[in-house]
Amino acid sequence: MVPQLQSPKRLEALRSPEKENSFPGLEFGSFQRKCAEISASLSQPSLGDRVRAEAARSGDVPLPSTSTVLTWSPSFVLAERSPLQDCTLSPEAPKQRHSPQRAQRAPAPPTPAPLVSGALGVPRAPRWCLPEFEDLRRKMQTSISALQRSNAQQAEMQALRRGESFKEEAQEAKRSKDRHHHKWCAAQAAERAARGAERSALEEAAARGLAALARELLGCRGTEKLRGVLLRRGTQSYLDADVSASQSFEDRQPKLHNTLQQLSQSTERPSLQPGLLSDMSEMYAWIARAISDSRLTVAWKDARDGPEVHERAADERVAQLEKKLAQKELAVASLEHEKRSLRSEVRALQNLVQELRGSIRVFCRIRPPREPTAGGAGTEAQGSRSISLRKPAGDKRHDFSFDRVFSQEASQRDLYEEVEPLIPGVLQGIHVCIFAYGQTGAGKTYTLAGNKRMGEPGIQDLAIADLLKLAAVDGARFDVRLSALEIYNESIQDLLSELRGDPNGPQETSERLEVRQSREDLSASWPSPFGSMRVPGLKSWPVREPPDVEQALQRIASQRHVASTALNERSSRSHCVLSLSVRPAGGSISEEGRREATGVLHIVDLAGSERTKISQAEGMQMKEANCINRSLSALSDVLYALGDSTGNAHIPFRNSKLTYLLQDALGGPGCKTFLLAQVSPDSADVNESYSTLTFASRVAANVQKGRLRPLSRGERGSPASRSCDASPRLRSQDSEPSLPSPVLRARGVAPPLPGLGRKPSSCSITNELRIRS
Ligand SMILES: Nc1ncnc2c1ncn2[C@@H]1O[C@H](COP(=O)(O)OP(=O)(O)OP(=O)(O)O)[C@@H](O)[C@H]1O
Repeated sequence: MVPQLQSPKRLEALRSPEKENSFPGLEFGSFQRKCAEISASLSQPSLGDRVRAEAARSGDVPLPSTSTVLTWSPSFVLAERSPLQDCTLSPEAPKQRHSPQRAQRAPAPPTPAPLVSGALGVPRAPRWCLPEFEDLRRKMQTSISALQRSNAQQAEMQALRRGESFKEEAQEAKRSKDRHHHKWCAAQAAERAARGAERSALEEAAARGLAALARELLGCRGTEKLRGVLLRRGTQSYLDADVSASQSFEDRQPKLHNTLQQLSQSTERPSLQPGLLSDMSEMYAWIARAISDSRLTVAWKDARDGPEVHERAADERVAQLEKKLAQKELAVASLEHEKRSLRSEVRALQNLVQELRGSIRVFCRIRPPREPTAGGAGTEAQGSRSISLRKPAGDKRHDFSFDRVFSQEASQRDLYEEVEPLIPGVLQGIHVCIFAYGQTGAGKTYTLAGNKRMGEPGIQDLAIADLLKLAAVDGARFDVRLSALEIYNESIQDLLSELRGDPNGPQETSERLEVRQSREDLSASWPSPFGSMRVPGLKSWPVREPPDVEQALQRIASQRHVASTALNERSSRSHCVLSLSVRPAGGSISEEGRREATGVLHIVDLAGSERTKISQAEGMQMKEANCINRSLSALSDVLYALGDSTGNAHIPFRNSKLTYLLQDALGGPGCKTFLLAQVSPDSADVNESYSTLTFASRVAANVQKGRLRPLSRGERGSPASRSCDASPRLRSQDSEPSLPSPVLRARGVAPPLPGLGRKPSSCSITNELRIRS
């Protein structure tokens, strides 16, 4: 029920304290007390019996037991049809009447009626009544009436209060609605303003665009109309507007096209120039017609093909390509890194192989025969490692073993394959020395220098080409220089010096040079290729490309002393030492004042040993032959002394210019020596071949395999690290074995044990090189 709204005056009257206290009988506490009095009266047994007797007399249904009556009594007093009024019971009462004991044991109290119930009616007159109750009943009726009134007033007051709060809520809701309405209105206004501004901007842009268009088209036939429209609509300012002159009509057109399209879709009312915009589409259509009629020639462009779109697409493409490029560069860098590490690993393994092979290796090569062999005498290859020599009938066969034997069919490339693995080591500072030894005419020059006329390259051509290639592959971080000298009749001459005299006539001999043993001159632009030995005045040519080398080799060939003998048409009459030095670019000197590692490749073409009787040498040639034989003999003395088992032998380096100059290269620390014994298969040369093979096999068999040891910093940069009287081998015994490379360490290759080299085992790895006793 919706409470009736009361006037504030009425509400106030209801709230007043006098009104609340104007019903003294209505106090709930006193009402309860009255009920307690009735209960007390009923609890008297005599009274209960009287009630029952009275009820029986009047013919009413007998009342329940006294205890039940007592339990029920407070409710009965207030019930609408109380037994005190008409003795009717609640629905549960008859059941209890038939089993009074059960009711006594567990009386089920009826649902109590509300103490203050709106359903309380005026009590009817009872058919029977005890006189003691009459007064009480009257009082109670008065109380109930007062209570009912009070109840009604309280209900009214509650309704009034509720109505009041409803009213406040309604007012608050109204206020809130008003607030929201204001906000909503403001938002609507702002949106309208934004749309209007957008529209104005579009109109402004369209007007400017059209004005610019008109300005460009002025002078064209029929554009007066357009201009007229613009002027009529008050857009003179647009005609005079500062429209960028750099913007061509073709650039502006797509923008204008878009603007007009947006304007046509806009639902806002035109604001800027009323009437102008309605003409815009007409004007635009007019322009389009003018163009389609070829009255105007304008290259219309679709907005999608606009320059911005192209530019954006191009930017995106560039960004994509740049990203791809960066990824590729990253991949290349990692591959480069991998390549470098693999290359260094390969080098380390190659070094290991060479170390295990020994620091001096002896090969033998048989040149093709000059004439068909007769009687089985002469030399013959027996497999790849041995050679046999048969002297004329009656003498026994001699067999010799070498690291490798090349038969007369072997090619230059076959020979080079044995040298090739050591070439990369030159870039790491290793000294490689290749000697060609043998009798005159046995093919030494042919093996080393090749045959230019036949287009046959020699070992030196192949090695130098490979070295230059490797130096370039490593990022051109190496400087390469070439020097060449000859030792002719125990005097040293520079083979790269300027030719003197008439080029077509007899040449003057170049200046004679001397060998010096001294401290390394760190101020010199290029270190000596001979280590502690230096040849002041010796020229060195920088070489980068094969043509540079070709030019240098031509000069060397033209300067070298050759003569025709009975055994060789072009017999070399001198020892030729060609040296190729390689060092890191810039030639830096380390912090310790030492020069960075310089690798050297020496190619030594020795003059051929000859028996003057057979070569029929006379005069100058006789003198040359004697000098050649003496220096070769000095070379064998040095090699034998180096292999002395006691290690105390005097090494006669000073006995010839050749050994004195090459003492660092002759199996010194960090050196790798190849001795190439050239022999002839001819029976006529059998004695010379025998002596060559004997010498070479003595070196090969008696010289213990040594380990390749890179020069330490001290040895590399130190001045005259050994005297000519001290054995470099003895010195290296005391030195610490070099640490293996990280790759070898990773592969579990242990460094050689100190002193291991002193064991006479041929397979031991050692720093020593000595002749077995
Ligand atoms: N393996 C070979 N194949 C073809 N021809 C060869 C071979 N070896 C040498 N010859 C030829 O033999 C001749 C002599 O060779 P070469 O000049 O190289 O001998 P050499 O040992 O240098 O002599 P010398 O000590 O007198 O200078 C040359 O004509 C050369 O072409």
